[in-house]
Amino acid sequence: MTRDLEEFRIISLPEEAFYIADFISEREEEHLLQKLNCSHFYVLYSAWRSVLDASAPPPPSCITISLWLTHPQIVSAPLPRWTHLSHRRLQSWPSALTKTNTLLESPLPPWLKSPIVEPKFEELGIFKNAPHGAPNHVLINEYTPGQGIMPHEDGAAYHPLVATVSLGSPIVLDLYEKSRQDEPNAECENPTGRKPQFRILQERRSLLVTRGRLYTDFLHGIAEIDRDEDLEPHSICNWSLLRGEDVSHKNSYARGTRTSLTYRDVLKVAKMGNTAKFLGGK
Ligand SMILES: O=C(O)CCC(=O)C(=O)O
Ligand SMILES: [Fe+2]
Repeated sequence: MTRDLEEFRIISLPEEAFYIADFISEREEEHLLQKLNCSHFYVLYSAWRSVLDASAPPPPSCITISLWLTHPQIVSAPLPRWTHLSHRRLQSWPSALTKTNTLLESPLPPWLKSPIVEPKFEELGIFKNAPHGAPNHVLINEYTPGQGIMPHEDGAAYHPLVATVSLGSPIVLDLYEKSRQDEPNAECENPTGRKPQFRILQERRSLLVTRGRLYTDFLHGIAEIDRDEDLEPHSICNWSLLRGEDVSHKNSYARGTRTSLTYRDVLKVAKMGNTAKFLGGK
């Protein structure tokens, strides 16, 4: 079945943003949260691929099991997958970009692809006009109450499109127009001293797609607070598209731990054979 992204457009925003409540099911959310905190087997799989070649099949489970028996420290070692930043934790899949904003070609792990990319993004044609026709990179952020991310732009490393799946708890994303950056504003609400121009409430299990001018001409950020307040139709621009459970009859909620999966298309991709060049070699 193909669905039309147009029905989910946030009409009060400049081009372009779309919001889909209940994009994934409760079971899918639970599975993703569990995978995020237990990725041992994918590390084995990646190691297997790089030792052999990129087209090698994943290791048969008997090899994984025998490795577990002979080298339990490798299989069950805690993985350095989360990078701890001062105001959030971060995972980069399949890896972080190089200093030249290049992605070393490697597939996304199956649990990040299915069912989000295949079939859900495909049905909506979300990445159909992106250079690689599909996301090739996912940044995963985790925020506990009181944590956030300073207003920023995602920059030229990516095609100007981000598709964000939210897990765990709702959170408000603030948008600021870059060209109005120097305007004085008496009502300072964040460290940059500006009040957001638009606020998008992202419920758990929802999808938010931002692209085009909204990507290039706006900064986005999440305030470092433990309650999101002033939740009303006039202040939340995707109000009519919300599922509403977290905000109905309330003007605020206490934040819980919220995780975002941000799917992107990195423009520069290095094939494995050229890896040395992109890592800084001649
Ligand atoms: O968590 C979010 O929704 C935003 C994350 C973000 O802006 C980023 O990773 O660049
Ligand atoms: Fe961002």
